[in-house]
Amino acid sequence: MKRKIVVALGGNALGKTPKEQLELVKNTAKPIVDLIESGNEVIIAHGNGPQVGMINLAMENASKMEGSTTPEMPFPECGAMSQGYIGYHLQNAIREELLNRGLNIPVATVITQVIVDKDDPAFDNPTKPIGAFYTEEEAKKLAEEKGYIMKEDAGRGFRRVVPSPIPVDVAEKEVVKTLVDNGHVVITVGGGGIPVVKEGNSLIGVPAVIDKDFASEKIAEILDADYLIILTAVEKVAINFGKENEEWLDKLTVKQAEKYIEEGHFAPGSMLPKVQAAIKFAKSKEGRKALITSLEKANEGIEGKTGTLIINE
Ligand SMILES: Nc1ncnc2c1ncn2[C@@H]1O[C@H](COP(=O)(O)OP(=O)(O)O)[C@@H](O)[C@H]1O
Ligand SMILES: NC(=O)OP(=O)(O)O
Repeated sequence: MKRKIVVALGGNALGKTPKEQLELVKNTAKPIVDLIESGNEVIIAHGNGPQVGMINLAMENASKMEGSTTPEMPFPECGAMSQGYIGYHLQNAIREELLNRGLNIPVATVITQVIVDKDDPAFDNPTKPIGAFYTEEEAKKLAEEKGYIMKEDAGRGFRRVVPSPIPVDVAEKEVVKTLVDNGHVVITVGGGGIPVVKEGNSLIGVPAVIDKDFASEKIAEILDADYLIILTAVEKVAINFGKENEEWLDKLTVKQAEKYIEEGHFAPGSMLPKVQAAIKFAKSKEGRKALITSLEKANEGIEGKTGTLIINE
């Protein structure tokens, strides 16, 4: 059965350095091409937290070196750079994997802007972790030296946080639709999209990082997708995650998922946005389904053999 699937790729699909990313995307391309080979229309979105943080820090450090001629790079431009850098590696890996299987399907990355509300309260409360992980001591030093806001990230260390507004619309949605309708494989809303606000006919970049799970949900609704698949490092969603009574879930109804959110089962900044995006998509139209699973299990997941399926029943 031909399905339209938006696939959201997590950090484990990309790695932390250009060399690592170039290697990792070869593996990432395989399950994506499996889905295409099975006859599905696939649209790809991905995160950029580590990458946008790395680019921004590097540009800032370079601009502050004595005698530097490197300009300061505004944050939205760093987001655009991260889309290009990740899209470049991903589209080549997918293209090559398709060709290796005798499939001559065009692949393209669309530099995508996502419209946000300039009055979104998220601008006053930075929550989105970006860049590398630091110890508490290193984090304090960075906060003092650079004025960064540093927060603990789901038990994994300290990271810089930036505002993360909710996606309202996708500026390039007609371009993406046209490419998808013509059978092209499209990489879009990379890093949640470059956040922009509308001012008359202008789109103005704002310093923020949109959550890619929410941006993927938005483009999935816009494209009238059947499935939103969020690929991360775990095969299933758990309740009591990491505890003795941990329980991995095959299926979640929207009602159950909302109850588990209230009970605090999903860590903010990691599993919580995925479950929230899955709920929103499942609720958006009858028959729409969301699946959270690991990269390696994507194809088995879509066949109903694994992963956590989120449905509205
Ligand atoms: N309830 C939960 N069930 C499963 N994983 C959870 C849960 N709460 C937190 N996690 C953690 O969240 C991680 C996914 O979040 P994250 O690494 O931020 O995602 P991404 O793949 O988008 O980079 C999982 O690998 C797991 O370690
Ligand atoms: N933009 C975004 O959500 O990135 P990560 O998935 O890397 O956090």
